[in-house]
Formats: sequence, structure tokens, C-alpha cells
Amino acid sequence: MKKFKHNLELLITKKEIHEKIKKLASSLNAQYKGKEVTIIGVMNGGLFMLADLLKKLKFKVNIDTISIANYTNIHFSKGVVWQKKIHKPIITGNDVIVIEDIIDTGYTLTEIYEELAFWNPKSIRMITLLDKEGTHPNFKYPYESLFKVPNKFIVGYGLDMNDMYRQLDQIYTVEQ
Ligand SMILES: O=P(O)(O)OC[C@H]1O[C@H](OP(=O)(O)OP(=O)(O)O)[C@H](O)[C@@H]1O
Ligand code: HPA
Repeated sequence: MKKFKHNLELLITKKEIHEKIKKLASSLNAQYKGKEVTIIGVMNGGLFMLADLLKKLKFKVNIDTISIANYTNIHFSKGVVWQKKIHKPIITGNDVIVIEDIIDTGYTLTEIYEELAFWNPKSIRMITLLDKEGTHPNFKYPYESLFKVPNKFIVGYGLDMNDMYRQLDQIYTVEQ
């Protein structure tokens, strides 16, 4: 029986996701022990990883979310637009960690890095769950990712296709 409207192929299981997030949390807990850190979740997709990660962190965190969307418009080149910007007092002078679901073209993380840098944080660390291979050759800022994924459309665990599949607890590629 066909389970989904589209042909989805399982790429990363929930067990694999949670193991990686657990490992990331342990390393952050060791690194930031006794410190206070600002953690920024990128809406909407980044909120799934943010919630699972936060539950495992033992140091003091200040949390905020930002919202930024990809757009393609016949009058403009492809780019991104802010919907909810950064709350400055928790950025300036602080260690900041950004949690995002995927780096694809890299436009979103470029915009986020440059906006954050403007507010003079002590440090900026960008962590993405997924890193789409071969799609952002000119991306110039430092980032870490938990999984490399192929250059296919990805859904699940925060990633949507026209508002579908975001709430799936595993990660899939959309096949033809
Ligand atoms: O590297 P890029 O090509 O910029 O793509 C990555 C961004 O695109 C998606 O967000 P989208 O704008 O679709 O918003 P959403 O998270 O609300 O789905 C994704 O969640 C990342 O934020
Ligand atoms: N899937 C869902 N949303 C996305 C993707 C993707 O592969 N790339 C950028 N935003």
C-alpha cells in the first residue's frame, strides 16, 4: 500500500537523528559547561532539532527564534526575506549558536550570519542538521552539520514540501 502521496524514500531514521543529536548535546555540554549561551532556532524547519537538542543541554541557555524564508520572484533574483529578526540584547557580547535544519544554496545561513555578526556577538556557531552536497560551493562562513545528504529534495523532521511532510519523524528523499 502506498503510504505517502509522493514517492518518498527513507534516508535517515529517527534513531540515527536522535543518536547524532545526543552526541552533539554531549559535546556542547562539555564545551559550554558553566557558561551562558544564546541559542537561536531558525523557523520553521529548525524548530524540530532545536526542541530535541534543548532537552539535553545542561548549561544556561537564552533562547530565541528567527524566521526567514526563501523566495523566488520573477522580478527579483532568488533570495531570502526576513519575517522575524534577531533580538539584539541576547546577541551582543554573547556566544551564539544557530540551529537550522538544512543548508542548501546557503543563502539563508549567509543572511543569518551577516545579520548576527552586525550585532557583535562573542562567537557565532552555525549548526545544521543536514548539509546538501554540492549545492553551496561558494558558501564562505563556518558551519557544522550532522548529516550529509544528496542533492535531492528532502522532507521530514522539519523539512516540508508545500507544507506537507514536515511533521514526519524521519528524513526522506522525494523520488520521481
Ligand atoms: O540554504 P538555502 O537554500 O537558503 O535553504 C535552506 C533554508 O530553506 C528552508 O527554509 P524555508 O525558507 O523553506 O522555510 P521553512 O523552514 O519555513 O520551510 C530551510 O528550512 C532552510 O531555512
Ligand atoms: N527540502 C525542504 N526544504 C528545503 C530544501 C529541501 O531539500 N532545501 C531548501 N529548503
